[in-house]
Amino acid sequence: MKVGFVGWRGMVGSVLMQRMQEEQDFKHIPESVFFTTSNVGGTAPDFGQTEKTLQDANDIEALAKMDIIVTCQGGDYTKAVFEPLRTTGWDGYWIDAASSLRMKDDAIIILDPVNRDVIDAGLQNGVKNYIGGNCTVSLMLMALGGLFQNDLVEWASSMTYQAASGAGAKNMRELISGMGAIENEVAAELADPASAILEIDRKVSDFLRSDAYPKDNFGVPLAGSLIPWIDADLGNGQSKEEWKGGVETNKILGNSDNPTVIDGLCVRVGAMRCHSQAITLKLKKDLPIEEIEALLASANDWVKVVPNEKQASIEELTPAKVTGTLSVPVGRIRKMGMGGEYISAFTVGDQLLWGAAEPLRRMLRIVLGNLDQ
Ligand SMILES: NC(=O)C1=CN([C@@H]2O[C@H](COP(=O)(O)OP(=O)(O)OC[C@H]3O[C@@H](n4cnc5c(N)ncnc54)[C@H](OP(=O)(O)O)[C@@H]3O)[C@@H](O)[C@H]2O)C=CC1
Ligand SMILES: N[C@@H](CC(=O)OP(=O)(O)O)C(=O)O
Repeated sequence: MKVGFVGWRGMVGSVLMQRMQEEQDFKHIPESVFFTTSNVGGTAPDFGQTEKTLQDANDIEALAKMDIIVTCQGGDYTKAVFEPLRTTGWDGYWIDAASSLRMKDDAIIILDPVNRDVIDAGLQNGVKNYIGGNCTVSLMLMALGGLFQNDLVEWASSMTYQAASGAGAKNMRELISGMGAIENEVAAELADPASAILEIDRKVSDFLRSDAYPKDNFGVPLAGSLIPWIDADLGNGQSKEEWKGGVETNKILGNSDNPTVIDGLCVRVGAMRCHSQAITLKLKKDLPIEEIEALLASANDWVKVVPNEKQASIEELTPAKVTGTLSVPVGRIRKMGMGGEYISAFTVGDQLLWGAAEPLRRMLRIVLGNLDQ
């Protein structure tokens, strides 16, 4: 059994490797092979495997020797390699972080704590393509699985606060550069407690609008501002990120024939790697809040219901608290003024863990047949 890894040194790939080491996944892999698009023949990372040299990620013959390929290399790579590889008759498992294949009929979107039944049915039916979901979608379902999996949601609207990491490593750097540059601009005034706040604000505002603000990657300021559009413009007023919210959620849940309406606005904010979402749900029943909380809390091992109180919310329901962890807190749960079936919720999750690497890691273990983590 050979498992090929492509994209292992990128941001998502590095988080995947880190998690695989923590969970000792490499012990369950008879033979790992590492691929590269930029350093063929270079030294592979050492996870105890026999093949120590990096293989060519664009060499279809080399890829075809794998039983399983796990890729975090990105959508362009998938588009370039997947079809030629399948055309050779390659029948291995393809586990991918990129969005390119998600909505294909012969692919399953993987989030096993939520759709293990869909995954198991796929495995039984010979499906070979298993694709990680959009980070915002996966994180919403990890948080609200208890309602979605029990078919209690009539519709949902998610307003997101998405981190810089979703746009890539360079964008994370740019966010910090923006923060530093703003501070730098008014450092003298900040050091003087007697300086006028409106003068500080004016200088910061002028800087945000100036060419000196670092914005090569986002194109507009993020630190000190926000960006109310993520991913492509679909031309109908909706962003592609917003479209994914509906179609991917329903596909993950196996509901594509009878979809639940899920829509909202996706917004980039100055968080590093945690996406947050404020969600309005219309439930099919007017359930007591305690029952809703109990359903949410029991849905999986990572969701954590935070009491709808000020101190618990500001301490537990933030990117600062959640970053780097697998915990998916959900709170601010209350009945809204519109009526008993209308519920609010707020959730936060690390978009590189449950939003990207963790579903892939777990799918690999499922395919290897020994998931116990
Ligand atoms: N970022 C995110 O939040 C999410 C991303 N994804 C998917 O995962 C894909 C990969 O994303 P991401 O990990 O952010 O991409 P990265 O840009 O971090 O990595 C992609 C590849 O770039 C190459 N690379 C070039 N320079 C460097 C460098 N200095 N350090 C590390 N790698 C480098 C590596 O390939 P090589 O070793 O061959 O040179 C690497 O595998 C995305 O395209 C997307 O499809 C999915 C969910 C969330
Ligand atoms: N678009 C997401 C990140 C991402 O990679 O999404 P997808 O895997 O659906 O392309 C964000 O910017 O936060």
